[in-house]
Amino acid sequence: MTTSLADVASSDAALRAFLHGLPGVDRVGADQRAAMLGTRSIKTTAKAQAIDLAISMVDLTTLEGADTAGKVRAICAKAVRPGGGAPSVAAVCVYPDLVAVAAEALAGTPIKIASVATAFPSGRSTLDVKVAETERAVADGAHEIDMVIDRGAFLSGRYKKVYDEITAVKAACGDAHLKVILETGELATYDNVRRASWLAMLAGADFIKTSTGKVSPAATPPVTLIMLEAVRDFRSTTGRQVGVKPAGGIRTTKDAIKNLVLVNETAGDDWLTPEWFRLGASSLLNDLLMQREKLATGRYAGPDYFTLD
Ligand SMILES: O=C[C@H](O)COP(=O)(O)O
Repeated sequence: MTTSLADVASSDAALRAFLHGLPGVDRVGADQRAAMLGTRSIKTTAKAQAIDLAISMVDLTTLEGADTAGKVRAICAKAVRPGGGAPSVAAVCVYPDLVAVAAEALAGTPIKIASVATAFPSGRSTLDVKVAETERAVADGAHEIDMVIDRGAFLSGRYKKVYDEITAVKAACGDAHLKVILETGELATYDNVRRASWLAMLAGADFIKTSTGKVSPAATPPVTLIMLEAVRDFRSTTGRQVGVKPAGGIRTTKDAIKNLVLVNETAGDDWLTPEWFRLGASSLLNDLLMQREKLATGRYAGPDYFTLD
């Protein structure tokens, strides 16, 4: 059954009534369930498949003030051919001024270009600047925009402002997909993570993303679990599927596989594809490649064998 939620966004009061009417998150239960799922072991054959699936879901990210065109070209080359016959990654994720470099480097490949916009990572700018930054990144070749929400507005209950910013940036995206970063490390409670997930989805997010990678804690398993529950419940309420992107602090193959188990056990296998689940990470890919090599040959090739992330 699908339901229209159009009126929910008419005012702060209507949004507040809806978001605060969502069931509360049982904090202890969420922590325990995420920890329990994190201990699941998988067979060696399934592990090889899981590593390749995880590689295909990586948004290979560089978001440093010291980024250069050369570094972006290098990660684009690695995104297309990570090495050892591994599949290509889903996307590269860069600052807006480097989108054109990535677009040139990835022309003719299926790899998506994602760009952080809207005054990443703080989100502290005016809406017209955020919209202009989004439009420019899309014009330069971004297929996906990773925007941050206004956490100050969210935490002070100005939900309509957050909603309106998301809808304005979504409109500025045109055909590009919009990932909405909640920056869960600043949201204080799991209830707020659930509310922000619903708010972003109501406003038109194609994906909800945990974190910028600049705030700790970032993509913790319980937070990812709560967001996966939110997309599952949002689809059963509205009929629309929204993707999930944990990002920030995901560095090891173990972390990646824990995430895949969370997806499978929470949202289900409809989400177990790069179309609906991404892993935002700057340094995960090398570990996935090293573990892949180990499974195939019985030994580690060593980090020097792979180019640096
Ligand atoms: O969006 C992705 C994050 O910025 C990456 O964070 P990370 O450097 O901790 O992997």
